[in-house]
Amino acid sequence: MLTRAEALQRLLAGVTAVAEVETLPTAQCLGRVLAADVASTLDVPPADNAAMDGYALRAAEVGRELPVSQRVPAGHWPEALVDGTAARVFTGATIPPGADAVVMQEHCHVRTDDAGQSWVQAPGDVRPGQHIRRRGEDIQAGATVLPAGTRLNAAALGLAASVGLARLSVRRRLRVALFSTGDELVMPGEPLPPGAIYNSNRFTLRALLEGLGAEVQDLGLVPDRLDATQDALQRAAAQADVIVTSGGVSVGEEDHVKPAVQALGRLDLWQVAIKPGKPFAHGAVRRADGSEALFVGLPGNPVSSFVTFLLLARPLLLARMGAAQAEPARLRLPAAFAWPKADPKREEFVRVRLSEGGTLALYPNQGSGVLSSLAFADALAVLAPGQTVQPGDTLEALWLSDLTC
Ligand SMILES: Nc1nc2c(c(=O)[nH]1)N[C@H]1C(S)=C(S)[C@@H](COP(=O)(O)OP(=O)(O)OC[C@H]3O[C@@H](n4cnc5c(N)ncnc54)[C@H](O)[C@@H]3O)O[C@H]1N2
Ligand code: MOO
Ligand SMILES: [Mg+2]
Repeated sequence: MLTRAEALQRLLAGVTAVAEVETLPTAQCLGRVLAADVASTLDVPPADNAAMDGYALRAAEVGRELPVSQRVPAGHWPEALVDGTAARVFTGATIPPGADAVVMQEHCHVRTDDAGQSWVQAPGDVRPGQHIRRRGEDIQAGATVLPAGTRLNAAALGLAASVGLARLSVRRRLRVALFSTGDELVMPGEPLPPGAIYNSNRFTLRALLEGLGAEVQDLGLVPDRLDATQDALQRAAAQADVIVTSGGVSVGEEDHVKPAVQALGRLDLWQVAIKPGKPFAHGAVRRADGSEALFVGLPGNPVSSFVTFLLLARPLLLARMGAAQAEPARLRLPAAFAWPKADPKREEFVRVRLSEGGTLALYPNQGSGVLSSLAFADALAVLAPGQTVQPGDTLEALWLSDLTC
């Protein structure tokens, strides 16, 4: 059995990013991967501007009443500040050349004289630069703001828009064919015959794939037969870059996925020393034209398929998407539990949640079929093979919210 690190190295060896690039309106790029660095042609903000509603003035001139010589709303270009005066400014307004500070209106005394002239008196302790947002303090012209390989989230789209980009160059979405295997599976909404269970992997895996920005081609449910499995793999390979399956990768006679992949392509990896998720499989399925679709076979147990997706399939998919690898936060926190029954050979990923006092609480049933453990969990605590845990021991935990986006 390969360790997780060995498996990852093998999974990522030789993976190339989808080549096709398209230019799309920025608003349509959520979840896409940048194909090229995005650089700014301008400073952001483009000019010094007020961070508060108030008065722009020279810090050295406070302490006496100053006449208000101009009014500058946001979006209007100011005149230079006349010596010995203040400018009325609003948040976002350009600072008049010559002013070096903004005083919040709440801190000013303001009056209007009989001639209609406004006067402002600011407190004595005005610091030069206060409440001024400097030109270029966020981004300087020429700077790379987003490197190629960035997955565009809300913040990244906002950043691209802030440097004026209406369109972005992104890779085409990765096409991922997904199917579940198992004669026992029925879809939610259908009656549950004796011996059957509901197909939950179809939902978790589809959601995880969509969260990664993949275009999911859901081939549904495939019965536990070699011919049906081969047929589904061939259909999947014809239309997708990567095939993700769940179930049928273990050693039982009803597990047909591995022999089907071997017949239609090659199996590069099977079994990783992790718990849950040992029977994870990886390889490729040949298409009619001789090219290949990558294959990822996740174990059927619902927690096993979820965890192997995050630990092993996700890095592979990111590489094929052309995206930078995104490691989850690894927090070191004390356990609130004991774990006496370590697996001697496999690295374990136990479902834990941050609880009071910053300790990690354990979900009591860590079975590979217990989806409630994942719904409970904030993190996967990583236990080395053979590692037992006493309450108070420091554990490394992989943050799930980082892995599921
Ligand atoms: N003799 C051995 N048996 C098993 C071994 C082993 O080493 N020797 N490994 C166990 C481990 S570990 C795992 S994990 C599972 C993986 O099994 P498969 O990938 O072959 O998956 P199935 O047998 O098809 O299903 C396993 C389990 O999961 C349920 N399942 C499957 N698909 C779904 C789905 N879409 N939604 C909900 N639940 C699903 C299925 O009903 C089974 O209970 O093998 C162990 N056995
Ligand atoms: O790998 Mo299996 O996931 O231990 O149940
Ligand atoms: Mg099986």
